[in-house]
Amino acid sequence: MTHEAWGKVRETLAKRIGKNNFTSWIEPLRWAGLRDGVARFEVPTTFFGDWVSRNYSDHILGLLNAEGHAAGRTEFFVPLNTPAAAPTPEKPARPATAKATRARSDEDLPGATLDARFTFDSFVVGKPNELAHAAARRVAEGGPVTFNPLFLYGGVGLGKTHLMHAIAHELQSRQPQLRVLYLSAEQFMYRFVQALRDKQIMDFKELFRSVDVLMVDDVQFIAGKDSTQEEFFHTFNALIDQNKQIVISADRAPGEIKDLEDRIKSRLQSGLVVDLHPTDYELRLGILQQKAEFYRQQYKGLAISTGVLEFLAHRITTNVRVLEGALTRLFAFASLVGREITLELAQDCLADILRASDRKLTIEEIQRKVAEHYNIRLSDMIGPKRLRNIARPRQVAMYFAKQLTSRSLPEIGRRFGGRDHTTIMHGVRKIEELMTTDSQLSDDLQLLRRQLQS
Ligand SMILES: Nc1ncnc2c1ncn2[C@@H]1O[C@H](COP(=O)(O)OP(=O)(O)OP(=O)(O)O)[C@@H](O)[C@H]1O
Repeated sequence: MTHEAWGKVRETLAKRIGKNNFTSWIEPLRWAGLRDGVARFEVPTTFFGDWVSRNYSDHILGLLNAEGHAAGRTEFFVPLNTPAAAPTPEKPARPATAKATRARSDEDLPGATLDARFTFDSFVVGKPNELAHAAARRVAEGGPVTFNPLFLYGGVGLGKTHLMHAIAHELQSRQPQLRVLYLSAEQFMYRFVQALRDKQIMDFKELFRSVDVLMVDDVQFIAGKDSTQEEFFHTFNALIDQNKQIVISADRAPGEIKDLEDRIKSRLQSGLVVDLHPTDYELRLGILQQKAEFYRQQYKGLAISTGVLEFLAHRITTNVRVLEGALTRLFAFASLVGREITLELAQDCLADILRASDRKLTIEEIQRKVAEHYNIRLSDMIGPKRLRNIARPRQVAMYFAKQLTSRSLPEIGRRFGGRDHTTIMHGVRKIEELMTTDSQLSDDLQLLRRQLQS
């Protein structure tokens, strides 16, 4: 592949990821050729390469393939004789071009780049995140400050950063004069340590107190780091006193962050605390549909059926990042080998992700869920009652135990009050038979399956 082709990919990337990100991360890459499906790039530092690999590899691969260049992997390397060494712990390498969140005259704002893709438009709303989304929207309207701070928390990859960037984008487009500063708690610490070292702590304080909106991502990072916490506390108070909006995110609720000073915990709890719940099936499917549409355009019509999307939504329950990664890989792979995206291809190409996502569902969980659904007692699952309204749910639980766990029939029998394996087999067959004729049962099974697999 020639430099020109890479040039085209770069152009598309520039439009897609925004100017700041492009300047920071893509411009410094030097194209080193494509061989045996590996796209190679020279990078200034190992840190830089790792970052680009983690954040833009899929993007780059997708575009290369869409341009007709079969690339399955990227490789980033620091050329020999380049003095730029890997970052040392005292001085973490920050790309020199990482800029403020705003283009205006805020070259002095030490923020992180915003991802152009993380907007409200691209955020899919479902039950697990509707409250967080509504709160983020409210803050993004930029009206009078009603809750301060807004504290968003939730597990890995559930959309905290996405929502924070969306707030920043929205505020900047509504009120370009606002000084909006988004950065990670790690960057906050880094800046603070740097200011201490360079004896510029007054500048640091002034700078952070001069913003209109401060957004700090992954605040749990400063736990246990005493002087950074102290400084954070003062910055926080100064801004709250001036009625400036603060948005904070963390991987857990304020009260649960270990080694965080109590006074900070209580400050963080003083506004609105909302959590992003783990995704449910519907939300995962919604996200997949949205991303699939994007890829369909990227890959010029390469289609993916609803069945495959449903399969992925059922099976990949860990987090949205993994879900997205799976879809990206699937499209890149299908286009690379020139095949349609079928269920088989998905199972093949995503075997490792599917294995890792296999949640260890226990027979007890199945029994509990099924008992709840049919409103019978858990003890009836293992008891001797033969009444239809007890026996049928018990068979449903046996069916799921066989379908959704790797337990053998005798093992399942033992968990159902020491029943024989032939009884289990009979139960499973009965349900398989009935589900084709009894639509109520078939609906029940569908609903239960979703609940058990989400
Ligand atoms: N509801 C959603 N709609 C669309 N995309 C989503 C949604 N939730 C998460 N994502 C996507 O999932 C990926 C991970 O989300 P994000 O980085 O915001 O997670 P996070 O909660 O900040 O995780 P971490 O704690 O690891 O930083 C992003 O690419 C984001 O766009």
